[in-house]
Amino acid sequence: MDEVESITDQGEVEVNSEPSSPRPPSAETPTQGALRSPRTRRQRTTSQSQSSMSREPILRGRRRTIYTAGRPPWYDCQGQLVEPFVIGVCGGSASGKTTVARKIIEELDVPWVTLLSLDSFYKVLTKKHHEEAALNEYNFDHPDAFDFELVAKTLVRLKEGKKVEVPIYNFVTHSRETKTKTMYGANVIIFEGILAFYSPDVLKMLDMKVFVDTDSDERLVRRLQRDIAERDRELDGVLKQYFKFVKPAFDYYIAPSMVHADIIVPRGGENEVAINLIAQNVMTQLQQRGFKLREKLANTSFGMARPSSLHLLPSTPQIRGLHTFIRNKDTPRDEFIFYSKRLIRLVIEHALTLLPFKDVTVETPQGIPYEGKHIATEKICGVSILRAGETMENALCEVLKDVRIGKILIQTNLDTGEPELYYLRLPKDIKDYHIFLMDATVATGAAAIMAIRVLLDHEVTEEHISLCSLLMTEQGVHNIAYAFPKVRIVTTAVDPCVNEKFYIVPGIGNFGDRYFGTEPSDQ
Ligand SMILES: Nc1ncnc2c1ncn2[C@@H]1O[C@H](COP(=O)(O)OP(=O)(O)O)[C@@H](O)[C@H]1O
Ligand SMILES: Nc1ccn([C@@H]2O[C@H](COP(=O)(O)O)[C@@H](O)[C@H]2O)c(=O)n1
Repeated sequence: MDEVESITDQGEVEVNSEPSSPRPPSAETPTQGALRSPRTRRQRTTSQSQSSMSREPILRGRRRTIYTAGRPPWYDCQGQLVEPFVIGVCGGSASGKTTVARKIIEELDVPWVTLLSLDSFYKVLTKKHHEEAALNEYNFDHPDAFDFELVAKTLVRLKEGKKVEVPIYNFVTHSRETKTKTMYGANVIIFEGILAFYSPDVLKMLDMKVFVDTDSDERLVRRLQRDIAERDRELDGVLKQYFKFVKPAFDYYIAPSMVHADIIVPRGGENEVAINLIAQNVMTQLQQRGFKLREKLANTSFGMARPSSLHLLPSTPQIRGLHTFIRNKDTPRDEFIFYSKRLIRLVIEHALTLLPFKDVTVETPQGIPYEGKHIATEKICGVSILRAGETMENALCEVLKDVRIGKILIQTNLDTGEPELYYLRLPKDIKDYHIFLMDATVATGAAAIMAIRVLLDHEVTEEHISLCSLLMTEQGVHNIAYAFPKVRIVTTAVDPCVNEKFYIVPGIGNFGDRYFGTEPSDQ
């Protein structure tokens, strides 16, 4: 059973364990970039049939597109992580922390923001605590009620851009759900909770600390309304809990933690001036980090020898012959597919020769030993960068019996020009595999770098990645080798450059459109 991940509009990734069939589609089955975003390249029309990867995220209607479905780059040109900006939001229960956090996100209007709540880290209660009498005596407002160690670990991983499984807390049953929520680091992380400033380990990870200071009567009224409406509580119980635990904890732990705040927001979510100021400050910080990745990649001039990690197939008449067919704009589609498949097979076979082999001896039918070789690992996984990379899956499956196949959908946002990650399907134990990362063409290297970064974030070893492509550019090769020097790059040709639209020159045209016979896109 594979792990199935689909990036949602919440800037988070939901994981479910649907069985998936990593079956490579035929050339006649176009892969649909079916996940909607405002304006992205590589998207196909609804008339095309859906491939196994297409699961639509829900795009909730909002005033503006606050969260997009795609994750923009979270690393720089060197492939190194740009740390997310972490905002801590602290305040009494029902002070409006979540409301303030959501309004900051709305005001920021940047594409990838994660909201993490301290509530998710309530400790799991023992059976004894679950009995009604004990529950009434349980202090949910004391620091001991939270697993701060897990909070700190989670934030460390999010800051490293790694994925985390965050518990989902149920206030009705006072327990954790069995399902978890998968999250990634994002550009901005907002961490909110009544004791958000309590743990020194957590405190030092917060780049900006906001305290929501709402009048205590108002907090009590809101808490009453919320707990009765949403948390299945009764008036009497809420009041008892408030005076016994909530109020004392506020006075003893929460109010004093205001000293750590950089900004105090009186009245909570209705304080638009304060929210505006916070958003402006965060935007300045984000801009200083710079996000124009593809443009930077397209304009790099290396002027040096090709990297040793590049494994370029010799430019034999056979290879040039195949290129002649697929580069010719007048080649009919069936021939384009036929010659592409031959070229794909060659690049895959070549990439296989670069894997470690071990010595084996077999006996021939004549009873004579033969000193042979076997690939040293059985754990090989093909990962195709959709859509064009999917055309290479068949060849890999033909040469490696039972190979696993994963998929990554990356699309270009037409507004920002940046690659965005839309969809992942990777085996759960991907970190143990040698990866054949497949994309038919590589121009600036932006999509390939994003896909490699995803694999590394899933703890795949850099040396275990082979990027297989039919055609690359000099920039693409250098950009990838510069960012990830241990990744093997295997290709059949390297073209000199990209044009102002980031298309390969002289190139093949849009490989996916030509292969799948879809309407020419603007790529
Ligand atoms: N400015 C406000 N005016 C009225 N109700 C509010 C306001 N801010 C929040 N609420 C309501 O109060 C309750 C608690 O707000 P929430 O933002 O979830 O607080 P917290 O995260 O601090 O517990 C929610 O039901 C919310 O709808
Ligand atoms: N099982 C639980 C767990 C927590 N609480 C109360 O929730 C409050 C924190 O959540 P906010 O959204 O209000 O910040 C806290 O004051 C706990 O008393 C609960 O009632 N039951």
